[in-house]
Amino acid sequence: MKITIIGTGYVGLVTGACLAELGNDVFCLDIDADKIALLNSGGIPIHEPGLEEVVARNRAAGRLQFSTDVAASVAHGALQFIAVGTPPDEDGSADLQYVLAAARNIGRHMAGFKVIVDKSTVPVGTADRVSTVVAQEIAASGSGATFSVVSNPEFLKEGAAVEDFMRPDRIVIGHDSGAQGLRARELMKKLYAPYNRNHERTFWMDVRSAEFTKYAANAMLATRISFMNELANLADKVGVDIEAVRHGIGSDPRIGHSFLYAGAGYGGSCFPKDVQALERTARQYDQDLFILRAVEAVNDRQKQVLGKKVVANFGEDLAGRHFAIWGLAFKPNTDDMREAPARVLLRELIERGASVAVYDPVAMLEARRVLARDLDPAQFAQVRFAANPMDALDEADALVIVTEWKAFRSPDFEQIKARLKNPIVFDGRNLFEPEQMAEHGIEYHGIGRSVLTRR
Ligand SMILES: NC(=O)c1ccc[n+]([C@@H]2O[C@H](COP(=O)([O-])OP(=O)(O)OC[C@H]3O[C@@H](n4cnc5c(N)ncnc54)[C@H](O)[C@@H]3O)[C@@H](O)[C@H]2O)c1
Ligand SMILES: O=c1ccn([C@@H]2O[C@H](COP(=O)(O)OP(=O)(O)O[C@H]3O[C@H](CO)[C@@H](O)[C@H](O)[C@H]3O)[C@@H](O)[C@H]2O)c(=O)[nH]1
Repeated sequence: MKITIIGTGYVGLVTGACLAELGNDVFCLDIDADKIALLNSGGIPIHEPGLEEVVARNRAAGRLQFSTDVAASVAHGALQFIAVGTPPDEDGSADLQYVLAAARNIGRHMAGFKVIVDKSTVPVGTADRVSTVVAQEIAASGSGATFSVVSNPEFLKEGAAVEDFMRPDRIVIGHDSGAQGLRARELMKKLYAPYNRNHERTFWMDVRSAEFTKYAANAMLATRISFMNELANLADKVGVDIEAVRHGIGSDPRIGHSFLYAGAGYGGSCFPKDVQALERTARQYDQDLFILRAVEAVNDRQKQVLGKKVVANFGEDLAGRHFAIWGLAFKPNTDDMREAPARVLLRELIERGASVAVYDPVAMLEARRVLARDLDPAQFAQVRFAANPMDALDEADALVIVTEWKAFRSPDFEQIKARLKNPIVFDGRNLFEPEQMAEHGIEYHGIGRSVLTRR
C-alpha cells in the first residue's frame, strides 16, 4: 500500500520504517529540514534499538523515502498518517497546532479519496476538528476530494519501539459508521492484516472511544507507578520492604507484575503530558479527576525523593560536595531526556552548591543539550560528563543511580567502594540488594527498602 507519514519523530519514524518492512511504499514527511537531511544521509535522529537497520534496509530497497515536500507527500499515500507532536499547552491541555497544520496541508493538496489516520495522542473530539479543517481546505481548493478520519493511537514504548510496533498486543482503530468510514475500515484492515491475520488483536470502535482509550491506558499505567511510589515512601517509614510487597501483590493475576516498580518517578514525553491532558479534558466538562490529580502530584514529589535522601544524609548545604550520577535518560535504551527525573535531581544538587559527574550509556549528547538549557552557565560548569561509569566515581561523596540501565546492574562493587570518597549509594531504581551492599561495606539507600538497610 502507498502510505504517507507526517512527522518523523519517535512514532512517525518507527511507524514508517516498520510499515515499509512489511512491503508497503512509505513516504515520510517532516518540516524539520535538518532531520530529513540526516535521514537521507543514512543517519538516525534518535536512539532506538533495531531502528537503524530497518530504516537502512528499506531505504535501500526503495520502500522508504524522506522529504520536506508537502504536495508530494499528500499525493503519495492513500493513507495519510498524522504522527506529529502534541506537547502540553500552557494550561496542560494538548497543543493541537501541529496536528491541525498537518490536516490543513492534506486538505489543501489532496485529490480523490484519502484516509487520514490520527496516530498522535489527541484528546476526544480531535478527529472532528481534523475533519472540519480538511473539509474547509477542500472547499477552498475546489478539488472535490473526499476523505475519512480514523483514530489509530500508538502504544509503543521507547527503547522497545520497533519490537512493540512489529508485535503489537493490540491495535485500536476508531472509525465512522458511514460509507466513507467503512471504506477506511477496509483499508486499515488490509494494512494491519500482516500483524494479526484473523484480526484477533484489532479492536474496532467509534472514533471518540479510540481517542479516549489511549489516554485511559497511559493514565492507568501512571496510576500504578504513583501508587507504588507512595506505598514505597510509607514502606521506608514503617519498616517494610517494597520489593517483597511488589512480588506479593503482583502474583495475583488481577494485579499482575508489570508497572509496579517503585523508583525515582516516571518521566518521558507521554505519561506526564497525557495525565495532564486528560485532567484538562475533564475540567472542560466540569469534572475533577481526583485520582489523576493525585497521580501527578505524587510523581512530582517522587522526582524529588533522591534529592531529599541526599539532603537527609549530607545536610541542606551541599557546597563543596561532589556526586556521581549514573543514568540520565528517562528510562533505559533511549536517549530521550524529556521530563527525565535526573533533570530534577541535578538541578536540586547544583542549586544547593554541589558539583556532579554524570554518565549515561547513550544519552550524553542529548543530556548536554538539555542541561545547557536547564541550568545557567555557572551551574552547567558544575557538571562533568564522565567517560564511563567508574570514571564518574572519583572523589564523589556518593553515587546516585537514576536510570535502570542493564549495564549498571552488576558492577564491580569493590571498585565502586574504592573510588568513591564515601562508600554510599542512593539507588533510585532498586537495582541492588541491600544485603549484598552490606556485604561489600557500602551504605545503601534504595526506594522503600530501608528496613533491609538497617538490619
Ligand atoms: N514517543 C512515544 O513513545 C510515543 C508513543 C505513543 C504515542 N506518542 C504520541 O505520538 C505523537 C508524536 O510523538 P513523538 O514522540 O513521535 O514526537 P516527536 O517530537 O519525536 O516528533 C514529532 C515530529 O513531527 C514533526 N512535525 C511537526 N509538525 C509537522 C508538520 N506540520 N508536518 C510534518 N512534520 C511535522 C516535528 O518536526 C517532529 O519531527 C505525540 O502525540 C505523542 O504523544 C508518542
Ligand atoms: O514500574 C514502572 C514502570 C515504568 N516506570 C517509569 O515510567 C516511565 C515511563 O516508562 P515506559 O512506559 O516504559 O516508557 P514510555 O516510552 O514513556 O511509554 C509509555 O508512553 C507511551 C507514549 O504514550 C505509550 O505508547 C506506552 O504504551 C507507555 O508505556 C519511565 O520513566 C520509567 O522509568 C516506573 O517508574 N515504574
